Amino acid sequence: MRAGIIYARRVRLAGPQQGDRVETVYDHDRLNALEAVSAAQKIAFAPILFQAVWCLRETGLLAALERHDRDGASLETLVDDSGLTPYAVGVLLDMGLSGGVLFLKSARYRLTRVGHYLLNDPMTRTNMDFTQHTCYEAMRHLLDAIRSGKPSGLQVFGDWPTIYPALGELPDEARESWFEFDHFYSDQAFSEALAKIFHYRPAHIYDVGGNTGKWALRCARHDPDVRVTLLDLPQQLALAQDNIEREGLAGRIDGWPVDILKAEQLPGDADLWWMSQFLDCFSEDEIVHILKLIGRSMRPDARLAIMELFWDRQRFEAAAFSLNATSLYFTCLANGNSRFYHSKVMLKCLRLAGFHVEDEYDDLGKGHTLLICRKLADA
Ligand SMILES: C[S@@+](CC[C@H](N)C(=O)[O-])C[C@H]1O[C@@H](n2cnc3c(N)ncnc32)[C@H](O)[C@@H]1O
Repeated sequence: MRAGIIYARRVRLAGPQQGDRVETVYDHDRLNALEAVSAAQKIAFAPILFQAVWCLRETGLLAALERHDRDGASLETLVDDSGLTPYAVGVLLDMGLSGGVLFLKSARYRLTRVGHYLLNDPMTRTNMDFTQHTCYEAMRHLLDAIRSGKPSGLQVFGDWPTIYPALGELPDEARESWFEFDHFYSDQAFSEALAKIFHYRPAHIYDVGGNTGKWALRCARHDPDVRVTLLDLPQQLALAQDNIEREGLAGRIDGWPVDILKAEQLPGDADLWWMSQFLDCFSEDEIVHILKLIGRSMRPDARLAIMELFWDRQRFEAAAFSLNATSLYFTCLANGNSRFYHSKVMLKCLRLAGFHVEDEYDDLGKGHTLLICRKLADA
């Protein structure tokens, strides 16, 4: 198990304090005054920079710059390549320079490494698409969401209490970006989690919050004998059903429609309960409530497997940054009261609900943690 530190580095202490201490990027003020005032301007204009980079990507200017990577491209070349006016190309390129996306040498523009990632890195593209299509307009309502505890930003799409029953009905780009974002992170972790989960030889898995059935399908393909039951809202199960039938696995994967916050009892046949990126959809009190409900329903010998993203368990600062930003999507759009938690919060909820952690794995996929839990005998 790793201590919960982000991007830690060991600092050698000189003088009378001999030895090492561990420093993380979040435990001190990192910038001098000039760096700080510069960073503050990046924040003050962040939405404008974001939209400018979006335009650089969508107009094909980033791609054109990549094509001309060897010698760089002049303004005229980029005007010709993009079909935009010199004015339009000029304002975007200037913002690209100030945003560190491009550099200009001998009147020729080239992509910086940041520009290359913005254009080609699947994770960056997925995050940008999600920010633009799902979150951007809604985030204007964050202050209201923070004050009210309600997902005030969701009103830009319609009138729902939370985003979950609305997922199938969001506008195309918002819906596709949401699923792409969700699956991008969980898919990679699924591959590594599969071996760990099947080490326990489950015969029947409950996939709580099973969404489109991706994990259930992976399990059913992995083990020809395993059965999987999806527990999710009825609207989600309808989406999952199509995928399961298309794969011809309806004989071993079924669904149990439930609003887990309203249920008083859950089915109790599974020997393994699986929850991936599920508990982050709920507040701390709701998590304890859900865990107690599962504890009451599950067989005493069953295991509970929780796969989550914890911001304190990340190896890279960019990952912690992304998770803390995504928490505000939960605040403003998803339900107003949930988030990606610090791992100690989840461990506290598990203790309060009468579970202990039997095994723990960090760094699955892009930074998921898998907790294998058992019910305490006296719970
Ligand atoms: C973020 S998705 C997780 C998807 C999937 N497990 C994964 O790892 O990619 C959360 C899932 O929880 C479901 N969900 C949210 N609130 C729920 C509730 N009150 N009862 C049952 N399911 C719920 C949603 O419908 C959605 O499928």
